[in-house]
Amino acid sequence: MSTYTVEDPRKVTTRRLIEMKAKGEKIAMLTAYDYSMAKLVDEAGMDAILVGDSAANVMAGYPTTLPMTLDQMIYHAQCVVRGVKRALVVCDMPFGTYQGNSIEALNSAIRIMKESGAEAVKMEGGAEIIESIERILCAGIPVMGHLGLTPQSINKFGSYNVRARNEAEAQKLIEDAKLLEQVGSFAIVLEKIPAALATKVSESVSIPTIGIGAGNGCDGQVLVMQDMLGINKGFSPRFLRRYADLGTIVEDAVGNYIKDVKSTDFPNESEQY
Ligand SMILES: Nc1nc(=O)c2c([nH]1)NC[C@@H]1CN(c3ccc(C(=O)N[C@@H](CCC(=O)O)C(=O)O)cc3)CN21
Ligand SMILES: CC(C)C(=O)C(=O)O
Ligand SMILES: [Mg+2]
Repeated sequence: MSTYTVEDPRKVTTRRLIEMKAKGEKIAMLTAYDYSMAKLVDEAGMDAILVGDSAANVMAGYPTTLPMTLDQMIYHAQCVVRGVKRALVVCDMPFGTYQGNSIEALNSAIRIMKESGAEAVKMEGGAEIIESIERILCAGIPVMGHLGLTPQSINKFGSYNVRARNEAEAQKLIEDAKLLEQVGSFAIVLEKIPAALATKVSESVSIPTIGIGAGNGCDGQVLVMQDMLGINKGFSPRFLRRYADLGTIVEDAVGNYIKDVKSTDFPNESEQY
């Protein structure tokens, strides 16, 4: 699988995403975890693909993102990278691989870059993890921040409710966003915060904000693929728009296959040797 080089104008780079914000061009991002789907998403013209630790939920069936390991994230990122020619591939750093200290964080980020071919990493948090972010950036690894609802901290907060509804938290979030910009992050995911706050953050920094449940004032949007395709049926938060009902399509197709096997309709003359 060949990839466009960074010199190729078709290739989406972290620099290109920053230019898109400057030009007022919205950024489309979607998660992917495997080769086949990543290839389809890339060919559809996606700007950036996130190998999310939401793989824990939609691929592995865990209730939270916490169990995901570095090896598992690297495996998913490898699969995605093989299917992608044009989009920027960003890989989530999983819980426990960067919060301890900045050396551990750097080693985790280097493993992701070296072993998977992803082009950037994403980390949840602001001031608390800024030393780790700076150390990773020093190694030449682009970092995407992630503020607001940070699912790796679900046990601290106890719910997936909207974050930064009060003034103190909103102020801290704006300061974190400015800090992420100042140290050299190339973008920031804003998850489940009031739209007015996300707009204010987006206007306060020159790097793009990518929203999920953060309203229309963000510089781009990200969704989990299985959610927007209707594969992950139980999950329907307010911010989700469903673009297809693949869950029903799969159930119908699989049901028809079962029926045809049982009735001996499949395979027919033209489907055998
Ligand atoms: N499938 C999936 N989609 C996501 O968007 C996603 C993940 N997994 N895993 C990691 C994080 C967690 N995220 C979340 C998790 C919960 C809500 C949320 O609004 N939960 C509602 C219930 C919604 C429902 O189940 O219909 C809540 O009130 O807790 C939002 C984003 C976003 N990310
Ligand atoms: C929801 C997005 C931003 C994410 O972090 C993930 O898919 O893991
Ligand atoms: Mg994530």
